[in-house]
Amino acid sequence: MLRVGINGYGTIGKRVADAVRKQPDMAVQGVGKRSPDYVAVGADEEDYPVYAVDEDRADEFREIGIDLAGTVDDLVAESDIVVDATPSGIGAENRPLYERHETPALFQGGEDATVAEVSFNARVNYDEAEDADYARVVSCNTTGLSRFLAPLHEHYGVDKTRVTLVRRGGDPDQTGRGPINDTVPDPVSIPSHHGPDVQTIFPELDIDTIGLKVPTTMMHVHSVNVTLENRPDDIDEVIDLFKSEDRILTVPDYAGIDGAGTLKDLAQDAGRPRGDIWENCLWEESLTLQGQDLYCMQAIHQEADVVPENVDAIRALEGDHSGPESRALTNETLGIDLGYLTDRTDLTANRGTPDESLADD
Ligand SMILES: NC(=O)C1=CN([C@@H]2O[C@H](COP(=O)(O)OP(=O)(O)OC[C@H]3O[C@@H](n4cnc5c(N)ncnc54)[C@H](OP(=O)(O)O)[C@@H]3O)[C@@H](O)[C@H]2O)C=CC1
Ligand SMILES: O=C(OP(=O)(O)O)[C@H](O)COP(=O)(O)O
Repeated sequence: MLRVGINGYGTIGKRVADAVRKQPDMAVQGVGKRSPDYVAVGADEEDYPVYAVDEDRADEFREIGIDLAGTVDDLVAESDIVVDATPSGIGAENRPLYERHETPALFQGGEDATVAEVSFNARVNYDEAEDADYARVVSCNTTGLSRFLAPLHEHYGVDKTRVTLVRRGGDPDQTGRGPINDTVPDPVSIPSHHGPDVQTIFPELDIDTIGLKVPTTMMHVHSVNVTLENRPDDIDEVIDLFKSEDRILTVPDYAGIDGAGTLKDLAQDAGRPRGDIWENCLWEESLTLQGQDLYCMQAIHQEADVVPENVDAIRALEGDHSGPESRALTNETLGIDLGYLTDRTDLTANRGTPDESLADD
């Protein structure tokens, strides 16, 4: 049983802890936390041993009933692998701590790619992380774009990719972020940092990305255009291809799911923990083929899509499972497949020829 330390029990860390606990081959050794707040109490209520960043704050934790299991240094020493889910940039500062204990570690997408030997996506380059000591699980947007591009790259070849990312201003618990009432080019310069980050997964990919931020906390939405090297026979072939992907939910026309709000409502109705959506959500109706150009829109739940990726990355570093084996085990243990939504649709329904779908507009 792999002992997994989670250093940084926040938006990502607490979700990764819950996902690790569901795995048959790993257990949470403990979680690292800086502040004795409601989230720390939550960890204690979940029976996760709490380790403090700063041992001088032990009394503050004790005052809210949390007897610390030790310091983060102790957590690293006692773990077989650490998932660093600290704020952007702190992971790189922590790497010497992991090196000192010779404890393999995962970092998150807010770190610069140089923090680890490999930037990781379970669908694309699992093998590259096998037996590595350090890996960076790329951020939510890069995870979502990597999963989307992988089957297109494999089946048709990708000549050029252009993405506009309409990103959430911050997470629900990040009360200090915005914008509150604006649509902000962010960054105003082009390309945004997302293209180069996707190239840490697909080094040869020609991709341009544009980023904006808007007043929502729920999900990011991508508007994607991919020029394919080889033209699919029709758009249903492409839909079938995405349906065969384990972490892409193709949202059918009939479902009445018209945005992030209804997606989150679906996840909550389905009983997903925290209403989390681990998959890319790709609107089938947006999938459009014009010649060799494919267009579509997909939603990415930033708080959740990297969670199964972290679980798979743990297995990749351990080296005992293949990528498909790990992904299947992770998907099964996280559970609550939303695929029932798409299984009800009849793909033979008349969708018109691909070019007609644009000509009618
Ligand atoms: N939030 C998101 O949408 C996504 C975030 N990521 C990436 O994941 C990483 C974590 O982000 P997120 O979960 O949002 O961050 P949060 O701010 O939600 O959580 C950070 C956690 O780290 C703790 N912490 C702070 N400083 C230290 C330290 N020096 N040592 C140990 N723990 C520390 C915090 O404790 P305390 O709260 O007590 O200060 C908190 O528990 C970042 O790299 C981010 O870019 C990736 C995909 C999506
Ligand atoms: O990991 C994240 O960073 P953030 O919480 O600092 O925005 C985002 O979900 C990724 O967003 P970005 O990479 O588009 O800035």
